[in-house]
Amino acid sequence: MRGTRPLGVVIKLGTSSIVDEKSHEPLLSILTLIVETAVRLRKDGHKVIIVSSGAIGVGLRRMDVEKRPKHLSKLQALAAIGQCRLMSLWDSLFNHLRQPIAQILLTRNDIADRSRYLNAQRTINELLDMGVIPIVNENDTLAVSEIKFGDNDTLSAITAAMVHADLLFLMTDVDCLYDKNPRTNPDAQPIEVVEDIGSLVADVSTAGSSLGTGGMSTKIVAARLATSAGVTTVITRSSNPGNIINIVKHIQASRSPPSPASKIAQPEPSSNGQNNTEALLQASVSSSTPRSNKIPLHTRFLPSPHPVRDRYFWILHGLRPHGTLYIDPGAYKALVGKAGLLAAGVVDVEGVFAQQEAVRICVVEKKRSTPGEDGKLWEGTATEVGRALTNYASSEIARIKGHQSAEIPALLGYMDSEYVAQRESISFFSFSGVSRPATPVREIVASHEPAASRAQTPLASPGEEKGVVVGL
Ligand SMILES: Nc1ncnc2c1ncn2[C@@H]1O[C@H](COP(=O)(O)OP(=O)(O)O)[C@@H](O)[C@H]1O
Ligand SMILES: N[C@@H](CCC(=O)OP(=O)(O)O)C(=O)O
Repeated sequence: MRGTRPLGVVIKLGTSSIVDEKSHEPLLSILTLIVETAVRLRKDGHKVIIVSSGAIGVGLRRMDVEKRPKHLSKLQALAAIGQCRLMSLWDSLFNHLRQPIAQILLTRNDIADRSRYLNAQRTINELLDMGVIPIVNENDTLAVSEIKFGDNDTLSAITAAMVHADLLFLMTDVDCLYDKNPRTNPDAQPIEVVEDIGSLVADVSTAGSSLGTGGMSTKIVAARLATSAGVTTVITRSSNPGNIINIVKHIQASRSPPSPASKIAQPEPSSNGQNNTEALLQASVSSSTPRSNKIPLHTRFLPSPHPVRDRYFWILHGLRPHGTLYIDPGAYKALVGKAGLLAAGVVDVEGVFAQQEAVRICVVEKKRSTPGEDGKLWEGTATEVGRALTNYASSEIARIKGHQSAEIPALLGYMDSEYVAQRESISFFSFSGVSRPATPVREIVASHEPAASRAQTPLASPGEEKGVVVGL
């Protein structure tokens, strides 16, 4: 690998790659090959993180439970039983090759708290610097639906973004993403390179294996998150992990000349909207370079040329929005031009939130001069363009919206800030310095929120609302 720089590589293994779908016995050959591949990558100088599902699957086998239960407490108990066996399996396999590993268990709450997010980032980077392979899973035993990632595809994308990885491998039981589910459609066509997820056409609506949580849809959500942070994302088959080495080499070969030091472990602050020259280079190479026979079938999602990283990524994907601010097109233009959000540009507010909680920012098509029959001050489509942390609570914004900042003291009796949100507390999903064509708000909300895309996953029987976890 002379002339190529080391890469940060995150490898995510779904339950379908860790235990047999029917017997729940561990797939030892796959796990061993993954171990060999990860150690080989380490020897080539790359930094490797594994995101491993399988705690529940291993727990099912340990307790001789045939079917995945539906109730939260049972699933959490099985995860607790399975997680330690899963780690002991990984540890014994890696130990044969003298490779130290570490366990990292995360919940969404850990990510939502800024200092805990930074601590997790620092710990993982420290482990990588020590030559350790961190093995990440969701802390299923503690996570209830409000604080769940819900699926490890999303968790792996957030982990990859957190450490500025170069590559995320979503290893699964099919070769790649197809235009429809290959399990049920023998004529499904592979999709090899995705330059723009926004224009991707593929049917991912059907569920996958009986143990996996999200099928392909959560992998698409994960690819969207990771590529937006500048991480090339690959979907490939886990039963031949040697593919990872070939794909890494292929991607490195497309990346000559070597670029500056590995992005992994960069401290903040970073930017929202910097150019990703590697992405531009890769895009031009990938569309003109056909996959050689040696390169196994896989789907490669190219990274955004304008990656959103660090605090800006965290505002977008680390926090759950508690409400929505509707702003007029003039205010959006000002925000793109780097101004903060003034109350004058806010036409409506929805939801109940406190200061410094995350909200959606939606741009309305047209502001009305007087409220319509629906009581709204706007008409037409509203487009979600980003998220923000606000300086005022929802009840305060409802009183000051549409007013000049100078009027705030009279309206509220105090003024904490002239801005509803500071510019550094606002992050856009895709920011290239110019406004982009509108997409209806419902579409965008659905594609940015993994929970919406899991609607088809058979997780709970009707009538079992209480005590049923979504996506565990
Ligand atoms: N368009 C598609 N292309 C490929 N696979 C698809 C597609 N739509 C649905 N799938 C299903 O997604 C499954 C992989 O998801 P899942 O079972 O959740 O895996 P994992 O446990 O690896 O996360 C495949 O086995 C396949 O049946
Ligand atoms: N955290 C859970 C797995 C959740 C999950 O996303 O599973 P999968 O869809 O198989 O990657 C476990 O360890 O069993």
